[in-house]
Amino acid sequence: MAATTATASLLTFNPHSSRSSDSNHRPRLFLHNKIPPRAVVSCTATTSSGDTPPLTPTHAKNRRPADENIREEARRKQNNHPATVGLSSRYVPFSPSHSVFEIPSSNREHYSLDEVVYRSRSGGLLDVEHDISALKKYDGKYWKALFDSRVGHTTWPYGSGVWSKKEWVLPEIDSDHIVSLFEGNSNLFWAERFGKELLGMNDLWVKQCGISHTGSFKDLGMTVLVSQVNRLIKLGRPIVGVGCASTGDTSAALSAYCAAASIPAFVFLPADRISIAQLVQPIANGAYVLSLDTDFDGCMRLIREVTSELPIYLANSLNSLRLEGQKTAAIEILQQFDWEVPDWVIVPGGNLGNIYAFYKGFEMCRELGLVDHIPRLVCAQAANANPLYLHYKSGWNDFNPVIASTTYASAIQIGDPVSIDRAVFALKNSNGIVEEATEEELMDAMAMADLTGMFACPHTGVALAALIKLRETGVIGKNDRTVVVSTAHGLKFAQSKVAYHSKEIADMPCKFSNPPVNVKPDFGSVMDVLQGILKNKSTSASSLPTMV
Ligand SMILES: Cc1ncc(COP(=O)(O)O)c(C=O)c1O
Ligand SMILES: N[C@@H](CCOP(=O)(O)O)C(=O)O
Repeated sequence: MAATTATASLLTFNPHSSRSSDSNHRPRLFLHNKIPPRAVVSCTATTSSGDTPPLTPTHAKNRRPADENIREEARRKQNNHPATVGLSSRYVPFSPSHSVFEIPSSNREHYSLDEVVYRSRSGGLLDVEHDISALKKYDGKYWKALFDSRVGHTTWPYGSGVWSKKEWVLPEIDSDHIVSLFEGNSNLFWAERFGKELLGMNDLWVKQCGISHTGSFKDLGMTVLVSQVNRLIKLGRPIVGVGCASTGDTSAALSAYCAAASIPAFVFLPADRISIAQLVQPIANGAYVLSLDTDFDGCMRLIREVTSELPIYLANSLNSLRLEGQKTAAIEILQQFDWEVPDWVIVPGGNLGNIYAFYKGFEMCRELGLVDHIPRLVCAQAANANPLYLHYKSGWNDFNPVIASTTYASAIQIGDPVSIDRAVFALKNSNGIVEEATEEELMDAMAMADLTGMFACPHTGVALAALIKLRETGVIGKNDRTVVVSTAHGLKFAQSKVAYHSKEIADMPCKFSNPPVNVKPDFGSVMDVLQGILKNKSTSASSLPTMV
C-alpha cells in the first residue's frame, strides 16, 4: 500500500507543457491476429486487397510449461510470431465536425498516447483516433471471426472482454504492460417478465455491465487507462500515481486496478454523497481517499487542478483512453446478438463519457463492415441532475450546467458533465433521444425490475424508467429489440433499496415495497401469516402492473 509522496522536483511537473506531437518513435506493432482452428475452418475473411490475412491459432494446443505463467506465455509467443501490421492510434482533438474515423493526416494536431495530455491546444476534448485505413485491410468477417474466437478463453490478455478487441483499443501496447482483471464479457440478460408483463415487449434485454470486478462498467475503461499508465511508468515517465474525482464507481475501479499493478491511487470523493459500499472499496484497495465537503463537480474541478500541478495521472473520462475500453461493451452487445443490430440502446448518463463510448463502439463496427447500421441511442438522466435533458429539450440550443440535487441515482448526480460535447455528437449521429426520470419513477422502475429477478441499481432504474416512458408514448415499439444498459451492481446501492422497502422516503408511496413481516416464532403465528398470504394471492409481492 505504500505510495511515494510527490517530491519537490516532481512538483514542477506540468503535463500541459510544450511537447512533441511526433509519434514516429512508437515501437512496431506485434499483432496477435491469430484465430483458433475452429474459426479458421469457418472463416472466409479476406483483406480488402483480396489477400488471405496471416491467421494462425491464438490458443496453442499444447499446455504451457508448468513453470510459465500466462503473461510469460504471451510474451514467448509474441516474440516467436512477430506478425506485424501497421495498426496505430493517437490523440486528436475531438471535433463534432469531423468523422471519428478520418483517415489520419499528419497535418492535424495530434499526440502520441505516450504523452500526458488531456486537452487539445484550444482547451477542447481529445479523442483516440485509430488508423482506420490500416484496420480496413481486414474485412468485417475477419474481425468478427477474430473477436468470436477469443470469447471464453484465458489466453493473456484476450480472456478479457476489452482486450479481446485489443487491435481496436490500444493496438500498440505490449501485452506485458496490460493490467487486466479479465473484465468485460458481461452477460446480456433477456428481461422476459419485465418486458412481457409490464411493457408487452418480447425482445427486451439488459446488458449487465455492473456484474463486473468492482461492480460497475468503469472496469472496462480502467483496465485501458491503468495499462497505459503502467506502460508510461515502465518507460520511465515521472508519474507518482493516478487520481480521479468520483461519485463512487470510478474510484472503486481505479483503486482496484492500481492495487493490482502496485500503482498509488488518489481518489477525491464528495463527502456523504456516495454509498457505504462504494466508499469502502478504495479504502480496502489501499487508495489514498480524500473525502471533500463539496459535490462531484467540485471534486472534478480540484482533481483537474491537482493533476496539472503534480505528476498524478488523471483517470476521469475527460481522459479519452477510458472510453476506448468502455466502447467494447457496444461491440460485445453486437457480438452477443450474432452481429445483429438492436433497435435501441438505453444508457444512464452522468459525466456523459459512456454514451459517447457506446456510440463509438457501434460506429466502429459499422465503419469496419461488421454491421451495416447502428442502433438508436437513448441517454437517460435523473430529473434531479438533468443538464443534458434540458439541453436536448432546448433543441440543442443552449447548454447550461446545473447544480445537481440529491438523487438516489447518486453516481449520476453531476451538473456539469465533462463530456457534454461528446454526448451531443453521439446522440445527434444516432438519431438519439434524451429522457429523464423523477426519483419516484426511477425507484419504482428499480423495484419492479427486482420483482422480476434482477437486483438493479438506481441508475439502471433511471434507464428502465426512460424505457417505460418511451413505451407509453409509443416511441419504442413492442417488437423493437431494446437493450437497457445496467451500469452498476445493485448490491452497491442496498441502502436505497432498504429505504424504499421500509417506506422511509418522504413523499414517495414506494408502491412496490415488500417489507418483511415480523412474526412470533410459534407454529400458530406462522400459519396465520402464511394463510393470510395464500388467501390473497393477487396481492402477492411479485405481481407487476401493466404499464402499456
Ligand atoms: C453506475 C453509473 N451509471 C451511470 C453512470 C454515468 O456514466 P457517464 O458518467 O459516463 O455518463 C455512472 C458514472 O457517471 C455510474 O457510476
Ligand atoms: N459515476 C462516475 C462519475 C465520474 O465519471 P468518469 O467516467 O468521468 O470517471 C463515478 O463513479 O465516479
